[in-house]
Amino acid sequence: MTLQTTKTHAVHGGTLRYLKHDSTATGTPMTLSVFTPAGEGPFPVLIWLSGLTCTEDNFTTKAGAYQAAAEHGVIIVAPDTSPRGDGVADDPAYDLGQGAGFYLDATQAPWAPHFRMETYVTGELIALIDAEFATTGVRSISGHSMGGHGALTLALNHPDLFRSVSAFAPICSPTRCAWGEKAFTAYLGDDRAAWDRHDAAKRIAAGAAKDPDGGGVFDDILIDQGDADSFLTDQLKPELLKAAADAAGQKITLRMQPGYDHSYFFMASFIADHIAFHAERLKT
Ligand SMILES: N[C@@H](CCC(=O)N[C@@H](CS)C(=O)NCC(=O)O)C(=O)O
Repeated sequence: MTLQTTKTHAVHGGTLRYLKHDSTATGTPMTLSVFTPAGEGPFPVLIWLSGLTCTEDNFTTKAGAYQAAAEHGVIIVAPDTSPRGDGVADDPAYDLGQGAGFYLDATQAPWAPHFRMETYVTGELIALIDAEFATTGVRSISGHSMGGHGALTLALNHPDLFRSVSAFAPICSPTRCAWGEKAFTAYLGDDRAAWDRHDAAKRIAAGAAKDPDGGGVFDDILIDQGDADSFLTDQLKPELLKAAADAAGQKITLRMQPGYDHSYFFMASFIADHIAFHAERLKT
């Protein structure tokens, strides 16, 4: 599981590395980028999960995240969105298969052998980053669209691993939109009972955001959503997440951003707010 550096760039006084390694979770090579601020550290970590069709490169080159990460002293880790390769199952559509891992462990053929992104991110990736970089051992998670769904569901299902969670234009209830229904049918099968664990709105409705003492596991969840996003009404449905959170007593700051679409121009406009949100919680 040793990391191999394929490219290195200086950026905002820190270092950006593109890396690859042989993953035991997916049984394939996996690629990622890691930004480390200037200095010895140790630094807390923000994991970023990207959306449909993305590799680690989209966020790395388009989000403009590293000035704020350097200022706050935060490592940013951006993994690829799925296993890839000739021996890995795929589908010609952009919303299934390679580039569309949905951050879950598939149980169905032909996906189950390699599509194990929940185990990859929550187990192997975190262990690898803590072993190979000067981290404080605390981390937060954020992401966009399918990656926003990933950030929310991984945080809700593994609250001990993450200090805080935020998302841009997340797929808030994949069991109730076409992207999610298609992917979950393929990866998890027809039994919808197995789907709910991977639906952020349903997890919050079921009490996943509450700790055993009745308080919130997360003091707040920051969501930015552009109101000119072409996927807003049919796929993203933030109103379902907000309604579930309000009913469950989980604070969510849902910011509807006027005029913004689904692109990385939207992320670039608000990523500094998200890094500040996480940095405040990562340093306490
Ligand atoms: N290709 C799809 C949309 C895919 C898409 O918008 N992907 C988003 C995440 S859901 C993205 O980040 N794309 C890569 C990029 O903008 O760099 C379509 O045309 O409907």
